[in-house]
Order: sequence, then C-alpha cells, then structure tokens
Amino acid sequence: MRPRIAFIGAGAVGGYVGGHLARLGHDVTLIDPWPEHVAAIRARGLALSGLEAEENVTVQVPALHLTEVQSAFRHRPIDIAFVSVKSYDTVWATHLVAPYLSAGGFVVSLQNCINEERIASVVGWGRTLGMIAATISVDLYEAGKIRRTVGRGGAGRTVFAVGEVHGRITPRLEMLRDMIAGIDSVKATSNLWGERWSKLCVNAMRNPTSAATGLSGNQCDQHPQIRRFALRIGAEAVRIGQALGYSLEKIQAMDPALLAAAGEGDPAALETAEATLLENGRKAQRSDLQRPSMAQDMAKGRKTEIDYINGFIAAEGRKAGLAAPANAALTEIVKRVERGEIPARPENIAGINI
Ligand SMILES: NC(=O)C1=CN([C@@H]2O[C@H](COP(=O)(O)OP(=O)(O)OC[C@H]3O[C@@H](n4cnc5c(N)ncnc54)[C@H](OP(=O)(O)O)[C@@H]3O)[C@@H](O)[C@H]2O)C=CC1
Ligand SMILES: CC(C)(CO)C(=O)C(=O)O
Repeated sequence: MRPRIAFIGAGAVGGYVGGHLARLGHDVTLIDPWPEHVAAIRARGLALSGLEAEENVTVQVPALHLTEVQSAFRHRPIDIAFVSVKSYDTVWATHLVAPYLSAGGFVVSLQNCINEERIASVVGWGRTLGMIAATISVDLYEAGKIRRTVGRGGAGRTVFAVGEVHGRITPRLEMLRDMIAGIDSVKATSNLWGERWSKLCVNAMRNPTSAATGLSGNQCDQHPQIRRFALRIGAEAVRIGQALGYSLEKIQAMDPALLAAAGEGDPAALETAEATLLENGRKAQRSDLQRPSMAQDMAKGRKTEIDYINGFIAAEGRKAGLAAPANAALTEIVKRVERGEIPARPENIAGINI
C-alpha cells in the first residue's frame, strides 16, 4: 500500500514538495492554517510554477484546515508527516499530527534551522528525520500559488538532502530519498547535523541581509558592502559550528575554510569568495524575483525566524566561548525592522560599524 503522507504547513516549501509528490501519484494531504490558501487549493488546485514552462502545473491535492485533521486521519493513520512550518511553529505542528501516526510512522523536519530536537521532544528520536531544502527557493505569493525562483538542480546541483538523526542510511531513508528524487536531485546523507549547520550558515548569510535591506537575493550579492558583511556573518557561523564539533559541508559552493578566511579579511580568499557568490546566482539561474523566506516574511508583515538563525548562532557562540558580533548586530537590526522601528533599506547593513 502507498504510504499515507501529510504535510503540516503547505506554505512555499511544504506546498511545493507536497504538491509535486501528489502530482507524481503519492497519497498526499496538505494541512495549513491559512483559510484562503486551503480554500483556493480546494477550488482551483495548487498552482506550481518555475522558470521553465514545463514546470508550471496545477495539481489537484486534498487540502485540510487545521481543524479538520482529527476527522480526516482518525481511521487512516499517517505514515510520513512532513513538518514544514516556520521554526517557531514546530512544536504545536508536531503535536497536531502525533496522535495520528501509524505504528511505523515518522516525522520529517522539512525546514531550515535545527528543529529535529523540537520534533523529537514530541514524538521521540526514533520517529524523527531531517530533510534539507538546500538550494531551492520558493514562495507562496498568492493563496493557492507557489513559484520556484531558481532553476532546477538536476545532475549539476543537489537540491535536497535527507538524513537520519543517527547518521545511518536506513530503508526508510532510502524510501524517502527515492520519493523526493521524482521532484529534483536529492542525497541521503550520513551527516545530517553537519548539513544542518552548513545550511544554517547559508541562511544566516542570505536571509537577514535581504530581510533587513529590502533587496532581492541578487541585489544583496551585487552590493559590495552587503556581500562582504554576509561573508563576515558566514565566517563567524563557520568558526562556531566547527568549535561545536559539526563536520561542515560546502557552504554556497565554498569550502568552510575559504569562507572563514574570506570573512576574516584574507584578501585572496575574499576575492575568490566574492566571485563565488556572484557566480552562484548565475549558475542557479536565480531570478530577480528571488527573496529568501525571511525577506518574504518581512514583506508580508509576518514573524521571522531570526532567533532560530543568526540569533541562534550568536547564542551557540556564547556557549562555545566565541563572540559573533556580526550575527548579533544583524539579529537586532532584523528585529527593529520587524517591529517597524526602521524601514528595510540597504543602509541598515551598509552602515554597520563593528
Ligand atoms: N521559502 C523557501 O525558499 C525556503 C524555506 N525553507 C524553510 O521552510 C520552512 C517553511 O517555510 P516556508 O515554506 O517558506 O513558509 P511560508 O511562509 O511560505 O508558509 C508557512 C505558513 O505561513 C503562512 N502564510 C504564508 N504566507 C501567508 C500569507 N500571505 N497570508 C497568511 N498566511 C501566510 C501559512 O500559515 P500561517 O498563517 O499559520 O503561518 C503557511 O502555512 C521554514 O523553516 C523555512 O526557513 C527552507 C528552504 C527554502
Ligand atoms: C532560498 C534560501 C536558500 C535562501 O537563503 C532559503 O533557504 C530560504 O529562503 O530560507
């Protein structure tokens, strides 16, 4: 029998992955708190788009509001529950589906940041897996409509990674990998924690810079001061990750050592790193519409994940005895923009003097 799959959070990432799995014939149900989004999917299907015409599809997929979960699942338990809400919503989202998991059912964190422990606090470590959307960028720009703003990865670029918390490659992990492979390139990793911290470094560099300035991903890379500040953010995050014992992967196509040296001002490393950031956008065909999820939140007037990204890095740095002044300063700036105290503008970062 096909595994019964539920997505708690059918926003940009949950909706994109869930919608494509449904298109591929999997037994998917989307669950979301935004009533208009659920109503739009029910009325017109979920419209998914990308840079190429063949990526544009409308998928008919069952969509539930949170209040409908108990009646939908009480007789047909869930085998795979993807949690794809913002980090601050992780615990309640896991509680929502925990009672409906089948005997072998498990929960996958399809999120940024490091939320596996939050999920495990509800369902236990044995039922917790991680999935990293490493090089995708999507946004829920209108109820029922999600667009991808970078090119497909295919053989040239691995888009997703799935991993067990203990690092072993298990049959259920291989099943998950094979399922996701229908959407885009994916690897089963034995280094979930290293992948998680490496993606945290990417998010720390890209998400708040765009959110605090109002610039798109491409504009941030093209702005010399913001680009260099992002490298400094990345360097602090790398040093702290290493001090905590993570085995880091490449970060935005850079070796962690190169990124750290660049952010700390080594001229040769800086030149290579800056060129790499600019080249990445071209290679990924990043559209000028692309804005990281935190910038999307800011534009929608929604709460950001800043405390789970740069704020978390600074807090972990304190534990490791390493200062993270750039991450701490950017956390405060994002919070000020979020509270409406200052507008999002390039000067917020270009003017930082630490
Ligand atoms: N977007 C991306 O490209 C990527 C995101 N991620 C990560 O995936 C996780 C989920 O993020 P993402 O999918 O971007 O989240 P979204 O913001 O797109 O969706 C999350 C929830 O936000 C609400 N929401 C979104 N837009 C609106 C709107 N216009 N009006 C009302 N409610 C809205 C919905 O519920 P509710 O109102 O209850 O919140 C929705 O379920 C996060 O951890 C993120 O960091 C990872 C890789 C890439
Ligand atoms: C697209 C990407 C990689 C940008 O940092 C992301 O993860 C996000 O938007 O949260």
